[in-house]
This record gives sequence, C-alpha cells and structure tokens, in this order.
Amino acid sequence: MEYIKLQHPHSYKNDDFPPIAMALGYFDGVHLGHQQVIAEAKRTADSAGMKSAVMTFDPHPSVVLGKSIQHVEYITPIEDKIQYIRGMGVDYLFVVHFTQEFSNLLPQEFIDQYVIDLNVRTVVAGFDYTYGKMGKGTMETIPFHSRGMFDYAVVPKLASSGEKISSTLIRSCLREGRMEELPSLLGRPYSTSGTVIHGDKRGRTIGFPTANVNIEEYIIPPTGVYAVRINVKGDWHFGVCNIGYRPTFKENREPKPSIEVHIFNFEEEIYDEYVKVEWHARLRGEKKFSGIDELVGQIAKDRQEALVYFENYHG
Ligand SMILES: Cc1cc2nc3c(=O)[nH]c(=O)nc-3n(C[C@H](O)[C@H](O)[C@H](O)COP(=O)(O)O)c2cc1C
Ligand SMILES: Nc1ncnc2c1ncn2[C@@H]1O[C@H](COP(=O)(O)OP(=O)(O)O)[C@@H](O)[C@H]1O
Repeated sequence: MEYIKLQHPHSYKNDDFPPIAMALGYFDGVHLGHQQVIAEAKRTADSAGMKSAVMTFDPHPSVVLGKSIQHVEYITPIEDKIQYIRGMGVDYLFVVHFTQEFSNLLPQEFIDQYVIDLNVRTVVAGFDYTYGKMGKGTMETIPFHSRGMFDYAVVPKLASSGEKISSTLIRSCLREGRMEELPSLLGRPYSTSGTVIHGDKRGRTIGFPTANVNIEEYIIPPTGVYAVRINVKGDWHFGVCNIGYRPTFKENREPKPSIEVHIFNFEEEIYDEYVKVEWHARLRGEKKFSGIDELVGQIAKDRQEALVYFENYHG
C-alpha cells in the first residue's frame, strides 16, 4: 500500500495516478460498515482494472472546527487506522491533513481537487457521507459535482441486531463497557496500544504484578476489571486488567485512571515495551477494599473468572 499524506493545497494532477476507485470516509474504527465500503472500492477496482484507494482525514474535524473538545479520543487513532486499512489490501491510502482551510472548500472544490485531480474514476462511500464546507455535499449532489468525470457507488447502511453499525454506536458500547458486543460491530475485539510505564511497584509485593500501560488517544472503557489479551513482543497472553484509581491505596484521585494488566503465567520485565491490549469482557466495577487481603482475594477471583472466560477461546 502506498501511503500519501495530503496537505492542502496539494499539487497532484490526474496524470500522476493510474485510474482509481476510491472509498471516502472518516473511518474511525474501520468497523464492519467501513470495511464494506472499502471492499466495494476494491471490487470495483479489480473488475475495471483500476487501482483501489481509501481517502481519510486526520485529525478529527471536531478538533479543527472547535466544537468544544480539543482532545478527541478515537476508536482507532491514525496509526491503527492505517494498519487496518493496509490489512485490507488497498493500493493507495490518502490521508488529508484536516485544517480550517481545507474545511472551507466548497463541495465542488473538494471534488475537483481531491477526487478528479487524483484521477479517481469511481467514488465509493456510505449513504450518509458528506463533503465540502458545512458538509453540504452529499451522495445526492455527487452526480452533479462529478462533471461527468467519474462514477459513484453508494453503500447502504449495515445493521447488527437491528441497529446501524456506526462509530457512534461503537463509542457508546465502549463508554458503557459493553466489550462483548464489539466484535460484532468492529469485526474484531476492541484493542488499544501503548507503552509499559513504571507504577508504584506495589503489584509485585501483593503477588499480582501489573504492567501499567500508558494508553493515549483512545477511548478508555469505564473503570473496572476486564478479561483481556495482551500482545508482548509478538506473543499473545491472557490476563486481567484493572482500569481505575486504586481507591484501596489512594485517598485522592489522580487526573487519569491507571490501566494495569496482570499477565497470566508471565514473569518478564517489560518496562518500555510497546504492547497491545485486546478487551474481551468487563467483569466488575472497581471497589475500595478495607485491606490488602480483601483486595488480593478478589484479584484471585478475577483471575479465575477470566481464565474460565477464556477456556473456550479459540483466537
Ligand atoms: C485484576 C485486578 C483488579 C483490581 N481491582 C482493584 C479494586 O477493585 N480496587 C482497588 O483499589 N485496586 C484494584 N486493583 C489495583 C491494585 O490496587 C493495584 O494493582 C496495586 O495497587 C498495584 O499497583 P502498582 O502496579 O502501581 O504497583 C486491581 C488490580 C488488578 C490486577
Ligand atoms: N505477570 C506479570 N504481569 C504483569 N507484569 C509483570 C508480570 N511479571 C513481571 N512483570 C513486570 O513487573 C512490572 C509490574 O510490577 P509492579 O510491582 O506491579 O510494578 P509497577 O507498579 O511498576 O507496575 C511490569 O511492568 C513488568 O515489567
């Protein structure tokens, strides 16, 4: 896959590229609905002898359009998005740096500069895709803006248990800790990557060392205890993860919850390793225990519950 970052204004002309079938979207999560749009662009490219492409945007428009939030949390931060799209086998990935100036392009200007000038011959997008200033361009206006230079295909909504699969639905599952529903929406479990940092070194003294993972940019599930898998140096391990403020030990809440994984049957020192945590099930909420023995007893039960959960796990 060729990865092309586009800064506005770019200077490509259509003879810089072969004919392209391009999937267009923000694609946070690269969920099953997104995967359908991307697969449709690939099918079209294959059957028409064109190259396939995905165009997406970074950062999230709300960062730039100043809708209250400055710090967006993603289902798939840009690096993960690139990796999942690469895994789908597309030929080109265009990532447009989303700026105020870019967001002010009129729908026709967007189509001229970001579709026609990149030699796109077929646009594929979901039924609710919008483009150009204020999202005024829709799949209904696309034939008009195409100037007869390209075809288009609209992918209808994909539902799971009667609900439209969307980044919004996935965000609410994540915020509510409904981890078990995510594979049917994402096509894979939710996962987050980060570096193992130093904690208070208390874990090892209570018999449950925990790798504290610094996870940034992702949506963090609610505090509580989870059955997880963790990838360390290329190998998957099972474990239990606590997200929270460790009220048993700490009077005052830190600004961010800690995310700590006790890895089963594992004894290595892994500080500074970049690890991937895969979230499978929420087991319980975080509690303040009256002492270390009660906490340790509960963690032993959590471990057992996760082991039972994973007994029938077959990757
Ligand atoms: C599976 C699991 C469940 C946990 N549950 C709680 C809890 O309910 N309440 C709490 O105060 N701490 C809980 N902890 C966090 C421990 O307090 C924490 O691991 C310990 O303080 C070690 O911290 P350290 O890694 O910074 O040394 C849990 C940890 C694990 C691994
Ligand atoms: N089974 C295990 N699960 C998690 N971390 C482990 C395990 N065995 C060894 N470790 C190592 O020990 C560290 C955790 O020990 P801990 O006393 O909890 O320290 P910290 O408070 O710095 O996280 C991890 O970062 C890792 O390097």
